[in-house]
Amino acid sequence: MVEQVHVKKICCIGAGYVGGPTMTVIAEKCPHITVTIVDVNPHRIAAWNSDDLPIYEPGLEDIVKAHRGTNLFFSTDIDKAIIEADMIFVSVNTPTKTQGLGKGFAADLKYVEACTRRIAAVAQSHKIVVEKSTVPCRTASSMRYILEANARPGLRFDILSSPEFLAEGSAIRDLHDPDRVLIGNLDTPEGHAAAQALVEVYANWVDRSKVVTTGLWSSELSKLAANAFLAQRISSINAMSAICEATGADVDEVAHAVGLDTRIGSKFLKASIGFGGSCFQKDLSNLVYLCHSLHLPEVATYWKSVLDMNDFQKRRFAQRVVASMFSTLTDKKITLFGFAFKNNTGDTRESPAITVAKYFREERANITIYDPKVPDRQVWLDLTEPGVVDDEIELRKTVSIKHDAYEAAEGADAIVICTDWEEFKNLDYERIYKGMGKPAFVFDGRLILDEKALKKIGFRVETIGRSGDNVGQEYRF
Ligand SMILES: NC(=O)c1ccc[n+]([C@@H]2O[C@H](COP(=O)([O-])OP(=O)(O)OC[C@H]3O[C@@H](n4cnc5c(N)ncnc54)[C@H](O)[C@@H]3O)[C@@H](O)[C@H]2O)c1
Ligand SMILES: O=c1ccn([C@@H]2O[C@H](COP(=O)(O)OP(=O)(O)O[C@H]3O[C@H](CO)[C@@H](O)[C@H](O)[C@H]3O)[C@@H](O)[C@H]2O)c(=O)[nH]1
Repeated sequence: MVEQVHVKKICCIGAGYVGGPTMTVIAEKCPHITVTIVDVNPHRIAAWNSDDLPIYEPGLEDIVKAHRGTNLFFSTDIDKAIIEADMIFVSVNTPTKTQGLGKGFAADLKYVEACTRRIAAVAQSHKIVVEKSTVPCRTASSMRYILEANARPGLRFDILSSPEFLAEGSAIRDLHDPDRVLIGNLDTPEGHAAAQALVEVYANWVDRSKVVTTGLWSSELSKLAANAFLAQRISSINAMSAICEATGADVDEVAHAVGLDTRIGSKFLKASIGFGGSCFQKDLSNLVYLCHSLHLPEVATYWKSVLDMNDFQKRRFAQRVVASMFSTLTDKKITLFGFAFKNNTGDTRESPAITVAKYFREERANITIYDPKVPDRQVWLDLTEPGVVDDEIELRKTVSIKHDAYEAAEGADAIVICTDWEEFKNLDYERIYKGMGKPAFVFDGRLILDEKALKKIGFRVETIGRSGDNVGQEYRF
């Protein structure tokens, strides 16, 4: 008979976009549990303990402030938090490897391994270790080996997989009311008991019918599968957007018509300049690598095509901008509205805006960037690449950042909508038009603006998934 653990102390290793919000909500919903979030990065922890949190997420700040210092703590004392906890979440980054075997595709598990070794080194009692990070299938097995080989003899560890499905920008809403919480465990009495302990934590606010338990490997793979399916939908509609532009069909109308089929559904069918974010590119690459490792090249090619379509979309959009502006951007002022990878976040990881900005720089354009949430230092970091433009002073000659949309648009030849921020829909475009060079172009990479109203003002408008002013010119039956 395995004794049931009733969790009283949680430690989360990794105070990032997942660890921070996820643990904050656990602290909010479980006042009887003390939650300590630890990180190796002292600046990040200091920011979590300040009035200026390290990440922007609607609703997060109020909850952090209500619980910080009561049952929610942010600390750099990793060992102490590990020793005291009954349950430890591993929520560290799992980026794509940039060198060595699997470079460009495989997940780099060095941070997961470092945490696992730390847990083994300092734990003095039984621990439930929860994989929160997105990891390749069977990572739990490697963690088990490391723990068993390094921990003091006789100490028991139960490993669970509980991947996180929150999306940035809606993290708090997703955590308060998730579609499901997934918990994978080994099919042993200890594994089931550990899973039950985590089910109990979530049952404080999530309906039990939504807390799904599966085997460990299914849980790990489900996370990669979910992101692959989501990204595939975007690449599918983006592939359609190219056909729409060439034929005169409207991609929003097509998406609406297709999405009304209840078997398909309407969500995640918004055409765009391509998906960004820290997860889709990385997790699909990880899946492609897994397929190759399993000697499944056809399956690998299938999933890789979702990524290829995304690259194609970004390139295609940038080419459309150049072609529409009389095939040259040299010394023209191009204003990017939005730099984050989606609305309601200041995160720029894999943002398509970075890619299009680089294309425009190659065309010798002058670029001005306005984003309501992305810090300036992040933009400079994203646009300076070692070996390409590692000199920020050089970069500043052709790129500038503004903190007001109207100021950013002043004197511009074109506005390029890169992020679907709500505020871009409600700007005074008459005012913007007056201050711009003529012809004044708007390139809507997010299908968020009223194209007809803009055209009435005098803009030349090119929208993703709709044919522009050269409607169907090159297309004949
Ligand atoms: N960002 C998302 O929306 C999201 C959603 C679901 C799942 N995920 C997955 O969750 C994981 C974390 O993602 P994130 O966006 O929060 O990453 P992040 O980079 O924002 O945060 C990770 C944190 O872990 C810390 N860290 C790394 N190694 C450490 C160590 N050995 N000890 C202590 N701290 C350490 C880093 O300093 C960093 O602050 C990834 O696997 C990601 O794929 C992310
Ligand atoms: O119809 C759509 C929906 C999204 N996007 C773009 O796709 C990217 C990703 O958006 P989203 O999925 O909303 O944000 P993420 O925070 O990246 O969340 C994804 O990645 C997370 C990390 O794994 C998962 O937890 C989430 O479930 C999954 O949605 C962004 O650039 C969006 O603009 C589109 O272009 N069209």
